[in-house]
Amino acid sequence: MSVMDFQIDGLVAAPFTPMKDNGDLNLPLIDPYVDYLVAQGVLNTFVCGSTGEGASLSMAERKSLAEKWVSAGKGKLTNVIVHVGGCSITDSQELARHAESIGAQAIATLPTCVFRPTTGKQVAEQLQIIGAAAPSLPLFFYHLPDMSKVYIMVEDLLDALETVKVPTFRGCKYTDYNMLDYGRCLVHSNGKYIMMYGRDEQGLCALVMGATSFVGSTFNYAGKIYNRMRTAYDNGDLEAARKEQHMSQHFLRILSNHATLPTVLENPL
Ligand SMILES: CC(=O)N[C@@H]([C@@H](O)[C@H](O)[C@H](O)CO)[C@@H](O)CC(=O)C(=O)O
Repeated sequence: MSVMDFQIDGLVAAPFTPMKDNGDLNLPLIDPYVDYLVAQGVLNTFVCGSTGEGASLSMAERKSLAEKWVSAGKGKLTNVIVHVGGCSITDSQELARHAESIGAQAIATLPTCVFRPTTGKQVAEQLQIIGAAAPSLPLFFYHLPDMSKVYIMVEDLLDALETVKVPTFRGCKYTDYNMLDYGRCLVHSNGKYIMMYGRDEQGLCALVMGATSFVGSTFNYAGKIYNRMRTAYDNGDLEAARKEQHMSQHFLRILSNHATLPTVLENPL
């Protein structure tokens, strides 16, 4: 299958990383975790992202986690996307190679942190190097300016990709509130790229603009709400869709009154 054949539709959970009290990974919990997601109609995962605290894990832990999600998801999940980003491009290449070797369906990367790219072209150059390490895997750019502090317009990245060639580039995971840039990306890519939307509390806005896939932390336990929202929207029942989005906003508001992310997002589990 060519990279451009990769498709994804619907919800992608950004799973928490189960740990024991001493901080070791608790991998066996991932088996029931997969079933819990599937029961909510969530058939895709985005592993080692920000919710999964990938950036705080060692290389060995990230690899074990990716392996476990791929094996536990076999025959149950449609796609396991492995996030490989961090501070070191060399480490990202290694994680990309590893993801490819274990049979993950796709990879994604944040821009490097600490020493950050500042332009779309620089991000494209990083993607080129990381993507080349896993030539058979679709690659997504993880846009999370609140945490990465890389405040590019993703449309500038799409522009840059016309000259900086990244053959495996398949799209973005867009976790920001900037619907102008998000909308521009949809128009710019004209269906060529997949623009997974990542702010659960305004997924309906993205849906209206044309999003078809969504990555979120709250899909871990509230997948049914978002699936109902999507169905209502697809059926033309905007009022019902709005009701579901308002419900998700309501509980996020309650959660955010109590602690910081991702701790608070994990608590409902
Ligand atoms: C920073 C963060 O946690 N963003 C979440 C959202 O689901 C977010 O928690 C939610 O929209 C509440 O703000 C996802 O986009 C994160 C995600 O996909 C990931 O963990 O990689």
